[in-house]
Amino acid sequence: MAKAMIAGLVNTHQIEVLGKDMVKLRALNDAFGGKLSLGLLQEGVDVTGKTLLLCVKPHALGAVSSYVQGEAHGLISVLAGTSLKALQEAFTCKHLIRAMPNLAAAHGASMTLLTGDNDFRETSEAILKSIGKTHWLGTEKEFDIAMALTGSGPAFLALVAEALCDGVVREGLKREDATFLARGLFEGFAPLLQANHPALIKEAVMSPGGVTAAGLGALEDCKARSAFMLAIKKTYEKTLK
Ligand SMILES: NC(=O)C1=CN([C@@H]2O[C@H](COP(=O)(O)OP(=O)(O)OC[C@H]3O[C@@H](n4cnc5c(N)ncnc54)[C@H](OP(=O)(O)O)[C@@H]3O)[C@@H](O)[C@H]2O)C=CC1
Ligand SMILES: O=C(O)[C@@H]1CCC=N1
Repeated sequence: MAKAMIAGLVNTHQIEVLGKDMVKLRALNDAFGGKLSLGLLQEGVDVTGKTLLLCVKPHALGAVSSYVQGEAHGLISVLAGTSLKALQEAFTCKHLIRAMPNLAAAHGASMTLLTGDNDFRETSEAILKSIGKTHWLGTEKEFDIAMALTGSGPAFLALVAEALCDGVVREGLKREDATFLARGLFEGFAPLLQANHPALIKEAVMSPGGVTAAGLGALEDCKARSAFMLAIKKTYEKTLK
């Protein structure tokens, strides 16, 4: 996630990357043409007045915060399931934001959620727009719910793509044809979804007594809709744990 953010920001911002391994940091800097400043995350790192993008796994929050000192200007955290309260306890900063990008950030096409300090909304939106679209949510509850859709969504859609491919392979299509076709399907579906409500897309394809109706009937028999709703519920509940 850090790499995606750097890629989006490196040509417009001064970026200092703090990490625990100088060899990895140098390799990262090489990948970005030497445009980064590097620093070791060690005791006494002064972050006074800086805007921090926190991109470690949630369990590393305590370790990272124990190294830094001073009052940061802003902190933008991408840590899943880590509340504003927990961040506030860990860091001293003027403005605090939670952000939830997704894997498409690597292609500048993230759908990123934001919540937190309204006074830092514009700045944080501008930063996160470097990796795609942003959407501000007024409460942390909405943010945690929405995360199941956009943060975990790529994994859910990958399962759909893979399952559809498995289906046609089972009927006799070659795997490479299936994969090529699924990629084209998702590419074409993106603009369709931008222009139409999903229910209308389904209705437009579902001819009376037709082949798609037979397939959709099977999905309903297998409770596919209910399975997705349960997946969202379980993802959200896990976020709160
Ligand atoms: N993957 C996803 O789709 C999404 C992830 N997120 C969130 O992004 C965050 C990062 O995830 P992701 O980028 O996938 O994880 P990665 O494991 O790819 O990256 C984590 C980075 O944190 C570094 N790190 C770990 N521990 C420490 C430490 N104690 N001090 C300094 N640096 C440390 C790691 O360094 P090293 O390699 O040297 O160990 C690594 O560079 C998570 O909190 C996750 O919830 C948010 C949205 C989507
Ligand atoms: O599952 C996770 O923990 C991370 C957060 C959102 C996407 N992946």
